[in-house]
Amino acid sequence: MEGVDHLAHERNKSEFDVDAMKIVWAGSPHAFDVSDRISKLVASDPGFRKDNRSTLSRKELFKNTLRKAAYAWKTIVDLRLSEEEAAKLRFYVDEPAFTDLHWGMFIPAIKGQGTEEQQQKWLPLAYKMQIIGCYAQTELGHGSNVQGLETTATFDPQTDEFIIHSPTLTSSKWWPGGLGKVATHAIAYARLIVGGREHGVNGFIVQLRSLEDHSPLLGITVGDIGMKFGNGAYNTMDNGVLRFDHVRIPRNQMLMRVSQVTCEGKYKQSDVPRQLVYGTMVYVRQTIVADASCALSRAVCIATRYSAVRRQFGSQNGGPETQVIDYKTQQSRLFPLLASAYAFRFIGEWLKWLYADVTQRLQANDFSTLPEAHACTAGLKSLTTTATADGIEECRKLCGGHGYLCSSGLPELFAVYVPACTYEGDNTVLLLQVARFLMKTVSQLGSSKKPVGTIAYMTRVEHLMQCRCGVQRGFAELSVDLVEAAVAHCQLIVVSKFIEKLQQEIPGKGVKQQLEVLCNIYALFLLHKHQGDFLSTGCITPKHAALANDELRSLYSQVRPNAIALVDAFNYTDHYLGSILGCYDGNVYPKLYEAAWKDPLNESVVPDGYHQYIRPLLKQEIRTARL
Ligand SMILES: CCCCCCCCCCC/C=C/C(=O)SCCNC(=O)CCNC(=O)[C@H](O)C(C)(C)COP(=O)(O)OP(=O)(O)OC[C@H]1O[C@@H](n2cnc3c(N)ncnc32)[C@H](O)[C@@H]1OP(=O)(O)O
Ligand SMILES: Cc1cc2nc3c(=O)[nH]c(=O)nc-3n(C[C@H](O)[C@H](O)[C@H](O)COP(=O)(O)OP(=O)(O)OC[C@H]3O[C@@H](n4cnc5c(N)ncnc54)[C@H](O)[C@@H]3O)c2cc1C
Repeated sequence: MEGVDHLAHERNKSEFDVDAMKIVWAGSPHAFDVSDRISKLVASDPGFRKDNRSTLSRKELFKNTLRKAAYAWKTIVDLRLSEEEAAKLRFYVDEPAFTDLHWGMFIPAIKGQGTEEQQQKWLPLAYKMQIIGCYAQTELGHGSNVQGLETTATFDPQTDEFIIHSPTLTSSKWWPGGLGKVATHAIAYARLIVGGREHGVNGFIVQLRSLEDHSPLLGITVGDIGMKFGNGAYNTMDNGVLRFDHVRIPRNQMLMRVSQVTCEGKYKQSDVPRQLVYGTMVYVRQTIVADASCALSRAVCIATRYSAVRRQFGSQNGGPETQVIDYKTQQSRLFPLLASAYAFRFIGEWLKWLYADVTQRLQANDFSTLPEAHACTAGLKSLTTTATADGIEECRKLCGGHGYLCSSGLPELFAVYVPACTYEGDNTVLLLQVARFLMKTVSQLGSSKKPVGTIAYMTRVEHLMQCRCGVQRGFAELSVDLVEAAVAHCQLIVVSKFIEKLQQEIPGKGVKQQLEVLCNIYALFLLHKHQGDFLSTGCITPKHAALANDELRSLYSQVRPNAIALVDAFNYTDHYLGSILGCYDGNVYPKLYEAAWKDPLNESVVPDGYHQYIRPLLKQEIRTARL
């Protein structure tokens, strides 16, 4: 029945202060207030409805996204929302759109790689959305290998301009979000050529479309790259293709914080690492880690609530069947994902601090922690997105057949989320960067340069370097093992930061105790999953492995009465969850049944096509002798 909380009995079992946990999850009382207020604003405004997406064609879907983006901007302006509130509103609108790249990459690129003068010119236009930008780095032929990009930017000292050109088909820009139909400007990454000499890949601000009629400018060929995975999903985004035919831009539109070209045609490299050109990618990778905790927590919320509602088998003397959340196998699949959602939340908080710290150091020309920041953002982006994509799929399976319905919210969440394992750096390529960082650290052991921060533990492997054991084979030959070592390194960081979080003051009855249980589940689940490595390296004995397994089962029993409260703490509205299986009141079956009849296919009891195809089939005269 509507209005009845079918999960009240579960909520009454909670052993901790859920409101206090909501503050922990949000990060602070202020963050909770903003999040709570904006999520309810979006949920209550019919202009942001999203339950009709699966019935729209690509063009209708895209136009609807443009409408929503414009409506969101009008809401932001009319309500005079702060930057923080505006970001939260775009988050709860929950639809990939060109605005993600405008705010999430185009603006950060200008802030991170532009000079003060360039920031003063371009940022006010971007903040007022008088220009709409995208981040055009990837090409048809190259994405991972940035140094392999083919687009050229040739300096013409006669006119004090750069000539941006796509020399080959494979140099066509391909994938940039917002590029296909909306962006008026791009940060285009191209090989800088000055006086016939190449100076690596740099960023250039290029106008793509007229600000009068939105038509592509001379020399610009631009369009959408076509349908992507899933039906709705990421097809709300116009990932684009772009070719330059000798497009001329003023010299001052090369982002010049890292490298400069003077009007005389002199190339100058600032005394900053060339890799600062990659700074935007580092920034987005750390936001992607925070996004992972959001996506995984959404899936876990749906699967946990539905696991408490769903009953299957186990009826005694005509009594109710067993809640599937009480099966140990369901708990062993679900609760490690619940623990991971919290673990990723806290590692995301730490990574945001690390990124802010390295940014502050860079402003003081202190580059000492840049390698660690690169390794951490790359590795943790890889680890959390892989675990989250796999976790969303596991949550779908935890919901049985109904998990496969669009109305469960899980297929769409999976389809929108999985490219996170690829964009902003293919996850394997990024782990190889971590492996390179670890090997460089090992090679420096024994020198005066002592490992600190997240690699401080590596002093303990120093003896390996001294005995020079093992055959020195190439990095490439050992890359599979090195990638595994990189994952282990990142997992150690996640566990360490979860433990550090627990050493902080955490208010609220029973809140810290619940987080300790989740931290132990996260760590012991890893130990159980990789016990082969721990046993073969002598880190643990078989007895330890058995104890860990026993403790895991005990920890699952401790989580069980608190599971619904732990997902309530995410404070997601039913609108944001977009899931009948995950609705707050647990009133699943009536909602599933009602939703079915809203499908366009049920607009008529006799399907369109019956008379053309089915009736002739049924009424066929000729039947085979066997029938
Ligand atoms: C409202 C906010 C909403 C935000 C929402 C955003 C939503 C996102 C939606 C999705 C958008 C997607 C966008 C994209 O995908 S943009 C394109 C992303 N592309 C990539 O990530 C490319 C990956 N490839 C690379 O990064 C580089 O090619 C790679 C690092 C793999 C190799 O680079 P390179 O060949 O130049 O370098 P080397 O490997 O030779 O290393 C040389 C040294 O440089 C160090 N290094 C490398 N990268 C960095 C870095 N980023 N920062 C610092 N240092 C770096 C590397 O460690 C080497 O150092 P050593 O010589 O000391 O070993
Ligand atoms: C939804 C989506 C949105 C995107 N948005 C943008 C955007 O806004 N702007 C933008 O510029 N780009 C964007 N991209 C492009 C994205 O950044 C690239 O696709 C990504 O960096 C991966 O590069 P790639 O496609 O070249 O993969 P590849 O490198 O071709 O990967 C193919 C395979 O090769 C392997 N591989 C590659 N190199 C190595 C190596 N050295 N050693 C071992 N294995 C290797 C990879 O692990 C992978 O298994 C987007 C992509 C997607 C899917």
